[in-house]
Amino acid sequence: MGVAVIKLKNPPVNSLSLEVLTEFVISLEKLENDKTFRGVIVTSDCPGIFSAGLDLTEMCGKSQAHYAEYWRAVQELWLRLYLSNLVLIAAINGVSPAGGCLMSLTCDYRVLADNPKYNMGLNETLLGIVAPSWFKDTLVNTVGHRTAERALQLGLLFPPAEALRVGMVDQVVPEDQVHSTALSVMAQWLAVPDHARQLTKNLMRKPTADRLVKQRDADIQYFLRFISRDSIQKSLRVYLDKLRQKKG
Ligand SMILES: CCCCCCCCC/C=C/C(=O)SCCNC(=O)CCNC(=O)[C@H](O)C(C)(C)COP(=O)(O)OP(=O)(O)OC[C@H]1O[C@@H](n2cnc3c(N)ncnc32)[C@H](O)[C@@H]1OP(=O)(O)O
Repeated sequence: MGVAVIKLKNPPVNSLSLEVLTEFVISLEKLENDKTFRGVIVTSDCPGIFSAGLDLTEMCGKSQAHYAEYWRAVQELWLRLYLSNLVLIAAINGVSPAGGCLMSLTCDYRVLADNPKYNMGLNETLLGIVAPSWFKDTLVNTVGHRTAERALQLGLLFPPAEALRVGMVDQVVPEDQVHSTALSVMAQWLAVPDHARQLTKNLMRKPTADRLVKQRDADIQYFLRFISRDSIQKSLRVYLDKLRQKKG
């Protein structure tokens, strides 16, 4: 039925490096242009991890030019996913903090594996950073203002039952049924004529996307100022060190 599967594979944690972002955009563009495909299932090839989110090493100790390039790539992937003409279904087979959660929120439907370790949410504040306005908008559009307000300020990561309760995901199923469920949901979405569904999706999402499109450069400048601050760089270094020491 013209369904592709994009399996993220950037071990160990599927962080969204500049390379991953760029390749993801290229793959999506190819699928958008290939009329044999009408839907995509987005999932992970890393056991237990959907995606650890943005690659913290891309935002730490690098040049201004690098930060700008990285942020433009983050914007680009979000815009492509959020406004995709394809039906996108996230088959979330692992933990998905921050950018990992955001990626799933850009999809049309989310199926999450029922494993208490598979937390998801926008936990930026716990890293001492701030989810940008378009991350916030994506969450608000999914779970509503009050839930988003609380989740964003507290940096909440929701286990599956909670994620389902607040509407962050649409279905929680046993781990071995995530893919088959995503496929049967896809059939339901593909039963709708493409042009009507696509125009409706656009109607729902374009105003949110336009807010970023109209101020992409300003958003990059804002990111540059924010990420270059000594205090922010320090927070990120401390957080990365904590992740690294956890193992030792
Ligand atoms: C415009 C307005 C202002 C804008 C202001 C700026 C806005 C930015 C918005 C940010 C969005 C984000 O997505 S920020 C990213 C948020 N992500 C997170 O908080 C997730 C952090 N990671 C984890 O919690 C865990 O790693 C988890 C994913 C659960 C997997 O746990 P595991 O025990 O399996 O693995 P770990 O041992 O922790 O990690 C394995 C290795 O991967 C590394 N690693 C883990 N997550 C990583 C990551 N996101 N980026 C890079 N590297 C990462 C660890 O350091 C380890 O490195 P080695 O020890 O060297 O092997």
